Amino acid sequence: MIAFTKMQGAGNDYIYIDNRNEVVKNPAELSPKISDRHFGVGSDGLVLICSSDKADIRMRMFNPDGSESEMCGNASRCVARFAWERFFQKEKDEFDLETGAGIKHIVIHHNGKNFQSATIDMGAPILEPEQIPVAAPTNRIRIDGREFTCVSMGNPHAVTFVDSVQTAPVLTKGPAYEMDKAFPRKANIEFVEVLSPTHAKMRVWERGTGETLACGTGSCATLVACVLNGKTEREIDLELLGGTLHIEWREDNSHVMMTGPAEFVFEGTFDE
Ligand SMILES: N[C@H](CCC[C@H](N)C(=O)O)C(=O)O
Repeated sequence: MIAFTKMQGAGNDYIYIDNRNEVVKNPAELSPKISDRHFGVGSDGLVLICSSDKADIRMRMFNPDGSESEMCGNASRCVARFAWERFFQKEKDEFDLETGAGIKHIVIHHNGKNFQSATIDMGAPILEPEQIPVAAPTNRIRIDGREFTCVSMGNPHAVTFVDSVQTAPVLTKGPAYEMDKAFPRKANIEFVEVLSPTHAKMRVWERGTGETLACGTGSCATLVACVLNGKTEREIDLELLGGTLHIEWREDNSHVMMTGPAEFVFEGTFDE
């Protein structure tokens, strides 16, 4: 039996396991089983909270297809809250998180007792095609006549602008775009509707997962694509199906700052 905590950030739900004692031996095998919404607990994937020799804590994130992602924005806020409450007893509200995309600095906003939100310094976006990676001369590509701006936030994203997220072909085209030959490591696909220079809506088709209610790294990639295409200012509220994230692309150091919620849902044990 494995003890787990279910958490969600803007409706992007993962199963969190305290893996400091390496209770999970094969996460690529466990993720599809535990994430299954009928035969398992049900989630958008599995997140292991591990000890780190480079930062205060480390996280690893697995999609429901068993693949590991370099980074996950919504999970980083949930891991931040988990650590703030359970490892640091609410006494340390700034710390560093090691991820597959480097070390991220976290700030917890609270009133001394209650968690309010977390801000993660997501670092600078990667725009060089071979590093995203995208098999093209620039990070602007066309698939099927549709334009995409490709951005890596540690993991690969392709952002496309639509008139309405409601009618965007997330479910019908998302799977083919994710697997397109332009993306050697596949990609997360964001469909974005700009409402004003400081407000947009986004729906996401996630690599290895399908449509989710929110994607933190995808939200950061979305703001970068908005700015590069002259669609918004450098700070926006981004409305997702499961909530709103506040994203800022700083001018001084080019880092993207993501602020949003992180909630506990329930605890349990899973029979492997
Ligand atoms: N939902 C996550 C991203 C998961 C990305 C994963 N689907 C990938 O393969 O890169 C987020 O909040 O950033």
